[in-house]
Amino acid sequence: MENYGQSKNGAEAQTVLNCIDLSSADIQQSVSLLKQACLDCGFFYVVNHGISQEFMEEVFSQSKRFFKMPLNEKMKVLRNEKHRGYTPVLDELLDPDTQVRVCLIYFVSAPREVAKAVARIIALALDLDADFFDKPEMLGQAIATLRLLHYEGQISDPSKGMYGAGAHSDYGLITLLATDEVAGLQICKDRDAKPQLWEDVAPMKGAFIVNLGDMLERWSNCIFKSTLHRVLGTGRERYSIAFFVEPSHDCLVECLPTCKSDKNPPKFPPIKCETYLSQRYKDTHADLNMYNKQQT
Ligand SMILES: O=C(O)CCC(=O)C(=O)O
Ligand SMILES: [Fe+2]
Repeated sequence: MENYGQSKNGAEAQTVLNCIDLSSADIQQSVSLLKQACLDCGFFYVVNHGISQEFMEEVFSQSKRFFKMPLNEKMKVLRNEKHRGYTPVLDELLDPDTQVRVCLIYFVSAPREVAKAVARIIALALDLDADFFDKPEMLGQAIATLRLLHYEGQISDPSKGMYGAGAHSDYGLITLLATDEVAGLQICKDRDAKPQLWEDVAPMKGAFIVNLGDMLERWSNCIFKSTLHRVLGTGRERYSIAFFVEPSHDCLVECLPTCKSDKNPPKFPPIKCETYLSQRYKDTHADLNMYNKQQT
């Protein structure tokens, strides 16, 4: 992609992501597109995933209902020690009222199937058996976390450290992201570059934007990428829904057999998924006591 110079929102270019069509009969083409994306930046679109547009719109409208509730109502479902519930600032939710909850329970099981379908293509792209991640200790009993996000419409200013969501990589296996039509997501393919080059990822109606998490980067011995991303506010209110997928907590994340050789030995020791995740949560989440103190 050509560099057109720094744009107003701090992005230097628009990135073009590969698009994986889950209804395609040409599995070789899907594997090749996905592999190229995972080696390059770990971000791609997934279309024809089997979740209807109507249903996605319903989840978005329930999300809007929740965020429009007064703060004191939202604080009643404040995030608990298991990281479930409302998080002020980087809003996170579950469970505000029955209607929303019913909607979310359905939503959670549907993307889980999409994640498994994507994981089969990832396995093939890593020269593993297609069902490698289907094992019970892996995605057979996947842990799925849904995060409803609301950006209130401020304009970000990276030069002042103001963002919708600051630069981060996701730490699980994969993330499925549904967004409304408002732009804002950016990726940085080389986190060590100085200066960093941020590229816009365009929203795509009906698609999930899928990205690989740090756990998969570690599992693949850094062959597949977990890429830094952030959200910049453009002045327009924005809603998105992130669905984070992790293997069962007993799963041992150990360099994949096809990702190591004498010349390229494992870069990390094996680690239990649970140990890895709890460390990452601790590193990246504010202490809950902070909110409790503010409430009293
Ligand atoms: O809202 C978005 O577009 C991205 C959200 C995100 O990256 C996250 O929640 O990890
Ligand atoms: Fe993220």
